Amino acid sequence: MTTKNTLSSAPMAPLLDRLFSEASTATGFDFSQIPESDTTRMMHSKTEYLDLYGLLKDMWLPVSRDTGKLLYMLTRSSKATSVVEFGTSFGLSTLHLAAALRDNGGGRLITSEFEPAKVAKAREHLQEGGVADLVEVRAGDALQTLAVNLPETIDLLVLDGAKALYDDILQLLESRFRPGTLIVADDASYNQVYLDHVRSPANGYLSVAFGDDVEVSVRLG
Ligand SMILES: C[S@@+](CC[C@H](N)C(=O)[O-])C[C@H]1O[C@@H](n2cnc3c(N)ncnc32)[C@H](O)[C@@H]1O
Repeated sequence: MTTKNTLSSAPMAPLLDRLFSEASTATGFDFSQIPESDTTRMMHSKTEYLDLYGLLKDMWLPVSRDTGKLLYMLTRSSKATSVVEFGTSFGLSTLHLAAALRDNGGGRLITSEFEPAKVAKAREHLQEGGVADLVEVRAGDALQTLAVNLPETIDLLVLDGAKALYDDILQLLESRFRPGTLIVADDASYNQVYLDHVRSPANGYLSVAFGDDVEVSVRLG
């Protein structure tokens, strides 16, 4: 039997090794230059996220290697063909999702990023990974770019952009969820409103935290 595993084969596997290594040595804004209270405030603010991510524009901020594998596994096991992502950066999570779509037999991934240099790099990496045909990288603020031209149904949503907007992005997309839609939110602990929403069965979700950085939720009905 031939097993399709785009993630573990060339060109994807060596590309991911190289990119995770580059990400770990990338330098960017030194947060010790500003008081910790400013960083905390910006992480929780619904208006200062442009300033925060402007400071972080050279940082890759990728999901962990394990979270990347989890994204691949969830996309495969749910046989997702319609995936949306908030927060592309240099495209590391996107590459995992697209690899899974390829192995699912195809599909469509819409991902969103407002830093133009990151959009260009992510597109380059998707090309290099041989999955660019499956991915639409939408340039601009996700509050606008994910408000239009979306598929009827979303099988899987990844939240990894400005933490303070997780509840807004969820609200924007919620009507397109079906029973079984998965939502994976990285570092969701910065947004208690989001966590309260997905952890309340009355809102139609079952949700659980994995490790200290990932919240996985499923739409029940
Ligand atoms: C944590 S990084 C994403 C990392 C990426 N998922 C990966 O694994 O490589 C968050 C990214 O979201 C982008 N971002 C934050 N808020 C955004 C918004 N409102 N619209 C579009 N992009 C946003 C930032 O510029 C940043 O590159």
